[in-house]
Formats: sequence, structure tokens, C-alpha cells
Amino acid sequence: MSENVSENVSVNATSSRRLALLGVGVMGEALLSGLLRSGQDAAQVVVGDRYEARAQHIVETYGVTVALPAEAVAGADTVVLAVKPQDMGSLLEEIHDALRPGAFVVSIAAGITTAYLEARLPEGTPVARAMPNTPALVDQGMAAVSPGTHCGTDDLAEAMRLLEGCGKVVTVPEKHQDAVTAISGSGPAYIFYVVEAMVEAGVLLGLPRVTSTELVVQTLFGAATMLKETGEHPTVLREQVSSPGGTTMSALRQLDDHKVRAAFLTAMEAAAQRSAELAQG
Ligand SMILES: NC(=O)C1=CN([C@@H]2O[C@H](COP(=O)(O)OP(=O)(O)OC[C@H]3O[C@@H](n4cnc5c(N)ncnc54)[C@H](O)[C@@H]3O)[C@@H](O)[C@H]2O)C=CC1
Ligand SMILES: O=C(O)[C@@H]1CCC=N1
Repeated sequence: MSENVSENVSVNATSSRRLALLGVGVMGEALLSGLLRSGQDAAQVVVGDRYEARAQHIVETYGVTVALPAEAVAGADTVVLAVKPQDMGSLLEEIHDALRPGAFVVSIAAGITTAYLEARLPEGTPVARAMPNTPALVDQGMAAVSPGTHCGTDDLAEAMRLLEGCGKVVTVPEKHQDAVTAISGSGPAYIFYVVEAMVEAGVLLGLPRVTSTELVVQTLFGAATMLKETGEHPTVLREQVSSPGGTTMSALRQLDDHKVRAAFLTAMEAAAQRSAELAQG
């Protein structure tokens, strides 16, 4: 399938495909919980995790089944790989011989390319690379998917279904996945960092921490809702807050003097570069 696939692949909320989910840490659990909320049958899901207590917790919480990776993939139509990039090589070795012919494999690991997956899986295996983010835990995720060489339309629709359970999904050419990782994959962390800083500022100015936190969180939610619902450019929305000679401009001048915008650009360049490095081990 070509890199420039349409952004609107039609997707069913439920599926009878048997799913193996390997790695049920933060992101694996977020995807699983979203899928189950969107109607996925827990009986069709087998999870595997190297950390036994973690797998057991997931089984008890969600009513799915647990198995060793090779056993889990042997019966699966779709395999989701949600381990750290550094653990991907050994996991692919572990499942290589057990994978059903035609089974679809989707990885959410930062930096791991479809070429990396294809080179380590049986010839012709359909694969996709996806980058979700943690707001998936509250059904507000943002994910981007890129198909590999042998990924068909049905496979891509399956990848979209898996991710749409917990938020919004777009398809992107794979060359953009490192940028996606830097922007929306890691993005929630930058926002939490800004929130931390603003809460601290409120405390510095004498507000009780609980009050400062409430003010900041609701301000963030309100601003995000304005961006989404009005569709206005962020510059327009920022200008609406910035009265001539007022408080906002005094603060924004400080941010500019401290090169905060430039720091964001450099930070996200560093994240994209790190993503590109991760497949090298
Ligand atoms: N945390 C995040 O915000 C995001 C993470 N990702 C990607 O998701 C992947 C997982 O990240 P997290 O969930 O944050 O990590 P995590 O460390 O919370 O979870 C990884 C899980 O994989 C398990 N594991 C490791 N090797 C295994 C193996 N051989 N077989 C079975 N299980 C194995 C670990 O025991 C652990 O429970 C990473 O590749 C990361 O790049 C993608 C988007 C966002
Ligand atoms: O920090 C990381 O490497 C992962 C990928 C995107 C978000 N967390």
C-alpha cells in the first residue's frame, strides 16, 4: 500500500479477530481499556507481559487471558507490540516462528520502523507502525498510523479500529512518524510540565496549592476546548487575551526574553532525533 493513504479509512467498532497484546505497561493498558470500552470482546484478547505480576493485574482487571508471547500470537489474527523499543528485537525473535501466516502485526514502539519489523518477521507479514499517546486512557488519545509494505486495506482498518477505541486516529506517511512521536506521542509530557510550572507560579504568588492547581487545570481544559471548538488560530486566541499595556503582554514578553518558543522547537527536534535513533538499539 502506498505511503499516502487516505485519512478516512472506514472502521468497525467491534471485531471478531483474535488479538494478542504483548506488553501491557502504561500504553498497552491504555489501548486495551479503550478497546474494551468500545465493544471489543475480552474473550478474544490474549495478553503477554514479561512481568508476571503486571500481566496478572491486567487479567484480573479486564477479564482477558494471559499467555507467553509465542502462545499468544499462535492463535492471533492481530498482534499488537507495546514493549519498549529496546525490548523489540528479542520479542520479535520470540514470536517469529509462532506467528500465523497472514497475521497482522502493529507496533506502537517509538522509533521502530516497519522495515525493522518486516526484516525480523516471516517474509510477507503485514505490519504497521503506530504512535498513540497516554490521553487514550480517558478516550482522548491522538494516534497516527503508517502501513508497511504488505499492509492491506483491511489490515490498516484493523489498526485504525484498535486505536479509535480510545481517541482520534490519522494515517501519515512513515517518514513523519518521528515528528509525530515528538509532537503528540511525547506531547502530553510537555503540557504536564507547563502545568507543573504554572501551579508552582501560583504557589509563589501566594495561592494555596489546591487552588492554584484547580485554576491551572480548568484554564488548560478551557483553552484546549476553545482551540478545538472555535477552530481559530492560536495566535488569534492569544491576542484576545492580551490587552494593550496589560498583564498578559508583560508575561509573554518574559517568555520571549527567555526564549521559551525557541526552547520548544529545540526540545521537539531532540525528541524526533531520539525517535530516529531508537531503532539502532
Ligand atoms: N508511554 C507513552 O506515553 C507512550 C509509549 N509508546 C510506546 O509504547 C511502548 C511501551 O511503552 P510504555 O507502555 O510506556 O512502557 P512500559 O514499560 O510501561 O510497558 C512495557 C511493558 O512491556 C513489558 N515487556 C518488556 N519486554 C517484554 C517481552 N519480551 N514480552 C512481553 N512483555 C514485555 C514490560 O514488562 C512492561 O510491562 C514503547 O515502545 C513506547 O515507545 C508510544 C506512545 C506513547
Ligand atoms: O518517551 C518515549 O520514548 C515514549 C514515546 C512517546 C512517549 N513516550
